[in-house]
Amino acid sequence: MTNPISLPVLLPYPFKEPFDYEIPQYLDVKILVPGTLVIVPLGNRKEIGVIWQHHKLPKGLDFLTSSPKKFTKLKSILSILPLPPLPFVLLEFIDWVAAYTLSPSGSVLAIALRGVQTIMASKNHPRTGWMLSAQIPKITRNTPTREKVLTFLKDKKIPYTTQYLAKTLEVSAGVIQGLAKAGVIEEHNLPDTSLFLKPDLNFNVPQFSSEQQAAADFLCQKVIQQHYSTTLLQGVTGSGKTEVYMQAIAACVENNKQILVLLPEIALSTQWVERFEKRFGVRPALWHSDLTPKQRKQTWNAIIKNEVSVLVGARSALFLPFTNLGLIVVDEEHETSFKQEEGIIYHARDMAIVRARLSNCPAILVSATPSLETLMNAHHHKYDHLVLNSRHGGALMPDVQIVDLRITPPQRGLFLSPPLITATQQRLKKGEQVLFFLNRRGYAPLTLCRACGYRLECPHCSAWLVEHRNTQRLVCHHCDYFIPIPKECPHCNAPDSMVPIGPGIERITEEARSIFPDAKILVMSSDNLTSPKATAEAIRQIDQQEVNLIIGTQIVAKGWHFPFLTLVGVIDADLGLSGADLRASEKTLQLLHQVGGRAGREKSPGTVMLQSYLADHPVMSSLVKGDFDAFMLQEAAERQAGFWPPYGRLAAIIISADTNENATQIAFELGQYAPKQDGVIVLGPAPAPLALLRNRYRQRFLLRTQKHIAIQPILYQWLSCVKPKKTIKIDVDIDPVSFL
Ligand SMILES: Nc1ncnc2c1ncn2[C@@H]1O[C@H](COP(=O)(O)OP(=O)(O)OP(=O)(O)O)[C@@H](O)[C@H]1O
Ligand SMILES: [Zn+2]
Repeated sequence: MTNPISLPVLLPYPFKEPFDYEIPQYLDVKILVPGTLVIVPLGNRKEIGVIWQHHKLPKGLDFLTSSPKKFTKLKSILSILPLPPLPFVLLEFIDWVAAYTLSPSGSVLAIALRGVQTIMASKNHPRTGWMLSAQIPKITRNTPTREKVLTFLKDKKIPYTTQYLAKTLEVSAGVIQGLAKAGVIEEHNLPDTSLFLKPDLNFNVPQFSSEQQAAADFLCQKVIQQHYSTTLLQGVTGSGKTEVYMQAIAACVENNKQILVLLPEIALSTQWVERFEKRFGVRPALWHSDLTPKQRKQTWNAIIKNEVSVLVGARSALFLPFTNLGLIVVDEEHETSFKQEEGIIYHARDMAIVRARLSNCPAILVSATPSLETLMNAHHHKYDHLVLNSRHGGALMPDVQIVDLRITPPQRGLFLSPPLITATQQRLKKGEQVLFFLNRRGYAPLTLCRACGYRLECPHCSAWLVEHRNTQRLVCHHCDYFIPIPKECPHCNAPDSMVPIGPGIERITEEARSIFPDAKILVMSSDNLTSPKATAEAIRQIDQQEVNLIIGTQIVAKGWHFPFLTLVGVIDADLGLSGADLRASEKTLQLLHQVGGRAGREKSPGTVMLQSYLADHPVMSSLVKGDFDAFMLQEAAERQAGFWPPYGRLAAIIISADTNENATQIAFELGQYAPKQDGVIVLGPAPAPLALLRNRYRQRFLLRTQKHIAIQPILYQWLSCVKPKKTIKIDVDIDPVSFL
């Protein structure tokens, strides 16, 4: 067989297919295996690319038949990057994600190369040091300073840098250069000192309850078998799910395999890293958008060289070049923030399972309130299902009560009901902590004119402006447009007529300050916790009881463990139940269950008070009874009838354009070509609920198919019927979570 003269190279830009590049004579074709990182010319730039090889994708995703683009005049590969090739499963995964999300493979590759690009940006020479030469030539001129260096290096087994020698021996760099020139000492690469230490598996092993032990054993068995499987680890809040899956991590480290743990938000990583350190004595590697370029580079490098055993990260960590993956854990799997909504629109939880399958390793999905999709997969035995029914150390589940606001409303214009105020006072008096939860930032979600009814709206989005009293602004939460709070109505000029309607957490904080003047209040929202460091500081204040009344948005609902917190007051439990979202009930139940789960996790029992005008709503009764699964089964039955997920497939098409005419025009055109076949339903086009977003006019379609029908080929066919102008964007959202 003759060697090929060219190879396909995929570039990290929105290209669907690789380009063909010539192999120059000076490169050995044998080392140019698929995955090799190369430098190639593109136009008059030099770019990093990857020697590509397409994989056969499963039925339904194999609709793209691709052949590498040929340049009329073949350009040549310039050089090879001095890094191991990307592992084969990563290439396969990239093609898979591209086909599933109908995105160009090149754009998906770009996510995977985020660590390499920084490697390129910073010139990285291996660090070197000096050792005595194997054969020391006789030197003509010896000096006391030269002697000092030689004596020091005698018998040394590792190299020492010029800087180190100069400083400790108080000699000039010139002395060392002179010795090197004379051949007495030799330059050697410094050994790689990995930043990532191996976990100490026996550092601090917890005593498991029998329920925990059984779950841990099951997971360890899965890890040892090293086949693909997915296990749902479901357990009430505070049941020790994290401790249990850490045991599976330990088994995997023992097997010398790599472990990826996905968290829904980087804010959670601080507490997670601490727990990991407590259990294993070292810190895991981290991957999220707040890493410095240097950290990013070091981590990426260490992953591909198999020097990292445990990495915890956000969504994009799925695309890291693990060469030896043995376990993927998705913690808080129900969280909608696992869905990436911009760029490549993908669900990290679902793609984690794909990655596990391709790597032939187990996956663990962890939650107290699993998503309906996951729960149904467990019920139908597609996933293994482990359940932890009791809290660790005999702690009780919190007592959940409804405060019916029709019966005990707050005072006019205020938001805290008398029962919640009384309960709060009692807890604070006992030295315990209280949490008020309201999932709304700012002071008030709407400002209107008392005189003419005019409402202040964002000029660039279909959204009201939200008052932020701390910064004296009215802000759009979609595009960050803001104006100072006006003194008079911009519409009718009535003076002092603008009134805030409804509460945000700033308003609740103001009310709490006046009702509980002695409380030490901490506010937790993305407005004041702007970095993982700020979050860590807030958590410290709670842990050390420097505060006793915490007021927060959804950021406080996550997997925190606050030992002294005994009362959770949900200011508006009905928020989230309105709206046309398919999952409105499911999401509300999960959120309130999670936030309630922060109460009473140690010795003192906890109480959750839900302020609601909908006391009879099934979500409220499920929370009171604590029968999450029963509610979800009921919800499943309702979805089954209409072929809604998980009983059918769903995809959204989102059109956005510079003008309303352009948006409606292309929507109309697409509507003409809408697929017509049995088991496929197209809803729309219709203006999106957010019909205007950042000055873009938006229209939506929703495509629903029965489960056995692959949705991607239909979409691919359909979308190729139109050729939109440059100013029009068409996004595809497979398995949409947001319907805005
Ligand atoms: N066997 C054990 N030995 C010692 N401590 C334990 C054990 N199991 C759980 N814990 C402790 O109990 C607390 C709750 O456990 P953990 O956070 O793992 O629960 P969880 O199920 O992950 O909770 P959530 O779903 O609310 O996040 C933690 O402080 C944990 O360290
Ligand atoms: Zn806006």
